[in-house]
Amino acid sequence: MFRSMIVRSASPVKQGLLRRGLASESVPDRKVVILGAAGGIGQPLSLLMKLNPLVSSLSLYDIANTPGVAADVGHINTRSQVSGYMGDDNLGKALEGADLVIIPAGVPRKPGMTRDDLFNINAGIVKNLSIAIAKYCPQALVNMISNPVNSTVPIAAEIFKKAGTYDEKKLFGVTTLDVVRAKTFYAGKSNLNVAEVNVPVVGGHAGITILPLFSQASPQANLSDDLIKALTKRTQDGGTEVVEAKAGKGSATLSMAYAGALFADACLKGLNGVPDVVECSFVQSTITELPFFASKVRLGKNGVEEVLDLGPLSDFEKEGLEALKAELKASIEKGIKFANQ
Ligand SMILES: NC(=O)C1=CN([C@@H]2O[C@H](COP(=O)(O)OP(=O)(O)OC[C@H]3O[C@@H](n4cnc5c(N)ncnc54)[C@H](O)[C@@H]3O)[C@@H](O)[C@H]2O)C=CC1
Ligand SMILES: O=C([O-])CC(=O)C(=O)O
Repeated sequence: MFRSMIVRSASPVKQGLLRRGLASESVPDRKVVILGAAGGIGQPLSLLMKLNPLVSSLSLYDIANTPGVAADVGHINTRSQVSGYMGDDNLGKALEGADLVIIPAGVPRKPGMTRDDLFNINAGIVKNLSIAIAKYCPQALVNMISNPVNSTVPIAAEIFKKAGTYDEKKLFGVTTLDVVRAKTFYAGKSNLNVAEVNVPVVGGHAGITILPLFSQASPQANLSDDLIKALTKRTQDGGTEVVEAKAGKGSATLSMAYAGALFADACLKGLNGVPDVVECSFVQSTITELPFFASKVRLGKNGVEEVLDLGPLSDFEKEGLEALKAELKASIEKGIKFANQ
């Protein structure tokens, strides 16, 4: 009775979806777009987003191979309707009506490269995709995965400013993989259940700009200073560890897809009004003198609801914070300069 009343009050399209169990009256419809959906991250991320019941429409875009990925993922019997788009001419259709756009489009590192070595190719890709986002879905939250994140986020911000669509609450650099790694490595050394471990990671997303705050880890395992130093270094070099293990076949894809799906889910929960959703992310910030900084962020109906303070740091973390600022500042400025030239 209750369900049939709900079905009659919905739009005709939604009525059909409700009858087929593909929509829910209590969970809002949300369109998620993945740009770079056929890549090493894009494919497992598409799978994970297809499994997320908060997504009603999953739009997959790439410059190549999207039809196969969309057909494959589209056969999974979960809520979202899947569409695949390929090539520049279809980018607008892919983006229209988006609530959340996730960007893993771009080239990955090979051994011996830094993330900044990707700048020359990925800056242009991110710039063009940002121009399209400003045009077709200026209200959407944007989750930037493409490296170097320390520069690609400022590039997107500048492009949105030029288009008059910039809302600092809606642009996020995805640093969740640093948090995922810090939790895994910390739990591994402390005999804790990894599912219960929390470790904030602040700063940026490259080398020493990645600063895990093990002094704020919960539960506290009271590890030695030497072990904390080693865990910090391993977290900072986590991406390089995977690049070297893959020996020329790219960088982290599976763990990144997992991390990207976690962060996207947190953004969707925030949009849907779930209270107290807090994740670390690289966002416009005033908690240091740098214009962008990764820290804990409270997510809400408009994106960033609050950028949380760093909290108390150990002396080792204070040193790490001072040491990262010059590199992070230079990467931010490089992105801003590129977008405005
Ligand atoms: N934020 C983070 O923590 C992490 C970031 N990354 C970064 O993510 C990016 C992607 O990595 P992978 O998926 O391994 O690379 P990949 O090369 O396997 O896939 C990239 C995909 O992007 C597509 N693409 C290229 N130009 C495009 C455009 N203009 N529009 C749409 N799609 C386009 C390609 O066709 C390809 O399918 C890299 O920049 C990598 O460094 C990787 C791991 C972690
Ligand atoms: O290391 C890379 O190039 C990819 C990346 O950002 C990560 O795995 O954290």
